[in-house]
Amino acid sequence: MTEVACALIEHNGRVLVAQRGLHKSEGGLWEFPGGKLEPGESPEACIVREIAEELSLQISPYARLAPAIHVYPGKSIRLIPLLCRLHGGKLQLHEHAACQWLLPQELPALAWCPADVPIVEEYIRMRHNPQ
Ligand SMILES: Nc1nc2c([nH]c(=O)n2[C@H]2C[C@H](O)[C@@H](COP(=O)(O)OP(=O)(O)OP(=O)(O)O)O2)c(=O)[nH]1
Repeated sequence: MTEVACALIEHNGRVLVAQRGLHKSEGGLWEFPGGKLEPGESPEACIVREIAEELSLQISPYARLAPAIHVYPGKSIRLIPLLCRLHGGKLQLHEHAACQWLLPQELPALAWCPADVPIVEEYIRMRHNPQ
């Protein structure tokens, strides 16, 4: 099982979503940006590294949502979502085809990577029923 961390980066009530590069696996589908954990790496360390590499943003993860396990043809992933605060940087796309800042209620309209669907649902529930 491949462990993947993904970031739900919030800013001004919106969350950052990114479109996978067209020639990658799940190309053209939308995701929460992130990537695979390196051996011995925590999800928190992984997501800080990946978001700096892919988007030139500085973030700090502060909570985890429920991981989603998904079986793709030929591979299984465990996708670990992390709620993150944005600290700085100037957004640049080094790997993605596009990105946008969306309100929670705008998320369901996107063509998501299948593994993300339960995460989107949990996030919308959480933001509609804040603690
Ligand atoms: N970063 C990220 N990856 C996701 C999400 N949802 C989802 O199914 N994935 C999948 C796509 C990839 O198979 C894997 C993450 O791989 P990656 O982005 O680090 O690297 P990659 O495209 O080079 O991986 P590969 O599948 O081509 O081997 O997890 C998501 O929300 N964020």
